[in-house]
Amino acid sequence: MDEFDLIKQYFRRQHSCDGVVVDNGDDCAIVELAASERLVFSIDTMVEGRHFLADMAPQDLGYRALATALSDLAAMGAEPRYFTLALTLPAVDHQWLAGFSQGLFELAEQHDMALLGGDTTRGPLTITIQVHGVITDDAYLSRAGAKVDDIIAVTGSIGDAAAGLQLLLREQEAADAFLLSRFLRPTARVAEGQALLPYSCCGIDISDGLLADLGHLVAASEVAAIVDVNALPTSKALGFIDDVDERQRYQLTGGDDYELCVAIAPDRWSQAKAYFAAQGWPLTAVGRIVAANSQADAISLRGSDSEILAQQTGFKHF
Ligand SMILES: Nc1ncnc2c1ncn2[C@@H]1O[C@H](COP(=O)(O)OP(=O)(O)O)[C@@H](O)[C@H]1O
Ligand SMILES: Cc1ncc(C[n+]2csc(CCOP(=O)(O)OP(=O)(O)O)c2C)c(N)n1
Ligand SMILES: [Mg+2]
Repeated sequence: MDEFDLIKQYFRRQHSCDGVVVDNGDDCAIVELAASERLVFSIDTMVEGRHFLADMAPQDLGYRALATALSDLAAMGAEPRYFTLALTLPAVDHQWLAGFSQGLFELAEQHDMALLGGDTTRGPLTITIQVHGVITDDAYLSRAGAKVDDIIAVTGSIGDAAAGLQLLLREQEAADAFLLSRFLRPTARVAEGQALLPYSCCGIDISDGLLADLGHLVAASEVAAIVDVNALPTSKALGFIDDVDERQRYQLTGGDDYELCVAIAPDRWSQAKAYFAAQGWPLTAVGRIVAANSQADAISLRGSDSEILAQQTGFKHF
């Protein structure tokens, strides 16, 4: 099977996405946008051994690759539309390709996203996905725009994925299924990101860890933050970890959660909280934005006596 047959068999799918002028299969894809729409796009790569373990099930890998890329659209409050896929494979393995494309399209269909193109090459397993979405007019969340006194809020729970990865690395037999699934199949908070638009203009997704990603948000907003470690949203499964330092390390520096962290003005907070509660979506206040002070850390922690935590940032490639 050559690469063109491979693409046809696994990656060319019927879709019902509106606005596609030229679909997958030409030199480029072309899509139409309405006058009020703005294109929002972002690209992310996943490399074996660095983002995922070599024995990861291909279904989970396909799902996870799209979820982590999609999370950046969620973090802007954008509506997902299309994606492209650059796949580097060591060999043609039909079982692997069937599983990978199944997981990939399972998530794509949940969000009505169409795969409009890509690239297929031979080499060490590497998955790159570019996602395209839209915002209407100028409603979006950016890393800049947090103001002093804003409440810092986090969706879902954090620390689960890092704990899940540790379980995989330790190859524990009776590993907690919830923690594993938080690492293997993260949820991009797409609906939550869009729902936050009336209440916030400032947010980021937590890929590298709360301290690191909130650090990007406060730097872009030219402010600082205080985080209450005891307020961090903690799943029941993570709560079973007795070692408080270990748990807090996962929550503050672990990464891989793909929850959203947003800044919300105090006078909008109760409305935002009520809206999320009505949807059954957790949204937890974890701290406050304060003025930047060149003498102090950009993020200070309350409720933790562990100094190591404050010094550790999130995941860094270099
Ligand atoms: N090789 C690159 N060339 C140009 N811009 C890049 C490159 N790598 C990262 N960026 C940009 O730098 C910023 C930070 O990247 P990253 O940490 O990967 O963001 P995210 O966590 O949202 O994926 C983003 O705006 C991204 O588009
Ligand atoms: C095998 C393995 N080891 C370690 C990690 C932890 N890890 C790797 S990359 C990463 C951060 C997210 O990846 P990055 O490429 O920085 O994504 P971006 O910030 O661009 O969204 C984390 C927490 C992992 N996911 N898998
Ligand atoms: Mg990135």
